[in-house]
Amino acid sequence: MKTFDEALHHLLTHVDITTKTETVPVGAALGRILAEPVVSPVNVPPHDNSMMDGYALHSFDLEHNNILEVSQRIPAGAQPEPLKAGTAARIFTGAPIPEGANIVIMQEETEQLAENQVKITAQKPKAGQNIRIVGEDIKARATILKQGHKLRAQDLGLITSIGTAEVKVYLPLTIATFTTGDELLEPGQAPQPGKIFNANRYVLAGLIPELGFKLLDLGRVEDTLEATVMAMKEAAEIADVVVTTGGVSVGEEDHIKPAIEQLGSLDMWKVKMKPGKPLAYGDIQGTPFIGLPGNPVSAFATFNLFARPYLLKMQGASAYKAKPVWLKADFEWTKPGFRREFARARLINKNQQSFVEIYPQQGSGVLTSTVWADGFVVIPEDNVIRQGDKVAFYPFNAVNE
Ligand SMILES: Nc1nc2c(c(=O)[nH]1)N[C@H]1C(S)=C(S)[C@@H](COP(=O)(O)OP(=O)(O)OC[C@H]3O[C@@H](n4cnc5c(N)ncnc54)[C@H](O)[C@@H]3O)O[C@H]1N2
Ligand code: MOO
Repeated sequence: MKTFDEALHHLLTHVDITTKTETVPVGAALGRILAEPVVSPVNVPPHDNSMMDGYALHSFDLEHNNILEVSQRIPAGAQPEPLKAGTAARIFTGAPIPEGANIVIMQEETEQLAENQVKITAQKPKAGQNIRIVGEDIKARATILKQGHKLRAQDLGLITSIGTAEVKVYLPLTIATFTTGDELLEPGQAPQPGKIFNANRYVLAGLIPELGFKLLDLGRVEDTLEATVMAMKEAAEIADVVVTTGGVSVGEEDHIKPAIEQLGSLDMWKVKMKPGKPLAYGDIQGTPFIGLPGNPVSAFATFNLFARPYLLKMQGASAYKAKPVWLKADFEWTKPGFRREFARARLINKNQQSFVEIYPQQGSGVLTSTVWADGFVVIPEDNVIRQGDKVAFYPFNAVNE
């Protein structure tokens, strides 16, 4: 049996990062992964400018006199004249500092005596005060975002602040999915003896687009070798990766293994983790394949813990491993297990401290646990947990590292 770390390491060292890219307008790039760094052609801000509405002047002049002539008016967007010596310029937030000025006095520390005359009442004016310096945020030729960065709202703002209109990003991976099992009914069908509803199909149909990938859902495939081989072939032709649930165990109704062996190659493991023991990884005529177990909680957990980092890395993302948060346990785990346990858990706050609590039923068929929870807490192999022990919590929507 492979340990969790060995299995994850194996997957992550076998990823071929996509090379397919496209150029899109910044406004359409939210959630996309940069395929090249973004380098600034300009300084931001492009010129020294005022942080306040007030008066720009030279601090030297204040040493002699605190009543100054107002020699020009500089709104934001204007191009100022050099400042006439011994005078002040009326200036507004964001407007360029005129040549010859080295300080801005905010309006509240002045008194307008006449239309063109101002008295400075500021107590301790200091040269440089209230001025934003050219390039203070971004210097020309600086790399502002690295290749592999996933674009968030604030990133789009930063790219726009350098005047760049388009970015080169990776094309979203296409993931084909299907679920196996003759016992599966689609929602809306009448319940039948011995049958259950196909929950995994809709879990995958949510997880995949949520991460920014394109989903090709091939639905349910009947439990025969022929049907499984046909579905595999079709999936591999139309997609970058194939992800399935079910059929990875050892029974003779499990056709994933023989199907892949006919079409490509297969690594099939028992992973020392709970839920999610059986996991299949291989290729179908060169297209990567990940076979998740059929138990709904196991499928959800193995997608999050294995498929997600694998797919994010393949998509070109530099952050693909989930980052844990270390919190105190608000539960006891008294029976050590030999498999690493990923218990469905959620964060709670008590007296301004964060804790993790776990769902009382941790069975791999109890999908309610995944809805109640907002992450996994790790129970290391052969360990017990006492109330207040520090535990690693992986939020379902974890920030990656
Ligand atoms: N002899 C052994 N039997 C099993 C082992 C083992 O080591 N030796 N491992 C168990 C573990 S752990 C798991 S997990 C499952 C994985 O089995 P499969 O991937 O082959 O999955 P199935 O047998 O098809 O289904 C398992 C379970 O999940 C239900 N299921 C399947 N697909 C769906 C779906 N789309 N939506 C909702 N529920 C689904 C299915 O009805 C079964 O109850 O194997 C154990 N057995
Ligand atoms: O690994 Mo199974 O996922 O324990 O139910």
